[in-house]
Amino acid sequence: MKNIIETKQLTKAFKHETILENVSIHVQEHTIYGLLGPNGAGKSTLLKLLTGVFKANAGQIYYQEAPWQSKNLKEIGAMIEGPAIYPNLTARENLKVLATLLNIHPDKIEQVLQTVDLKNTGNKIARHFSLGMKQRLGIAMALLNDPKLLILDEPTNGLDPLGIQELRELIRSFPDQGISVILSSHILSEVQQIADTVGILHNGQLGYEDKNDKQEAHLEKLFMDIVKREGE
Ligand SMILES: Nc1ncnc2c1ncn2[C@@H]1O[C@H](COP(=O)(O)OP(=O)(O)OP(=O)(O)O)[C@@H](O)[C@H]1O
Repeated sequence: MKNIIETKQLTKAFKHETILENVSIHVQEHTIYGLLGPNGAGKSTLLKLLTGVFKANAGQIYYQEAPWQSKNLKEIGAMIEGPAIYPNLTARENLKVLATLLNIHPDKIEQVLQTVDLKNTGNKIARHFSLGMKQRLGIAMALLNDPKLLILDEPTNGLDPLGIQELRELIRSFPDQGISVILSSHILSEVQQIADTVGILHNGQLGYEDKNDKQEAHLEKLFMDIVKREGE
């Protein structure tokens, strides 16, 4: 299977602090890649490199097996550090603003509202949405440009169990629609339940990357081994 995106020895430093060091991840097409790591591991920084927000100090990013270019962003949807929504607008209005900015046909708005199950929110403004609804609106915004790759930073953060389950089902439906997903989380069980491949990031280094064998105990041991290794 082809990689939709991969990094080779990616390194990022802010001033003199190295945040990511020689990180090589491989995200296969039509799969979900779970980027697992404790707080401060560098997950958001890595996702920002993949979306061109930050530039790497060293290493390369390949999108569909060619060096990453900013034009690839047309095929990438992202929600990093929470959904960028206007709180006083409805779901439909939020999407309309973005569709106008990106020159996207208005028909697409109804389609993404349907996908994230926000079609019936009518005149309710986003300020009054539950956290789960806000996350789903953020995902709808990321889907507006018909991405081949969806990048979601801690999408289930702060959600209750029902919200988490709804979002998990939504995200799990994407590979069958031809959308590859990278999601980050610091919650092991989340990644274990959703991802096809798991990458474990700790202190800016990728300590592990492999198929998710779906056994929580196995992943937990790996995670603890990698996180503890540092302190020895
Ligand atoms: N713009 C920046 N300038 C300086 N340091 C930064 C910047 N962005 C992130 N960092 C530092 O990089 C480190 C990794 O942060 P990052 O947000 O990537 O981690 P994370 O794994 O996403 O953590 P969390 O789960 O807490 O969101 C932190 O020490 C953070 O302070």
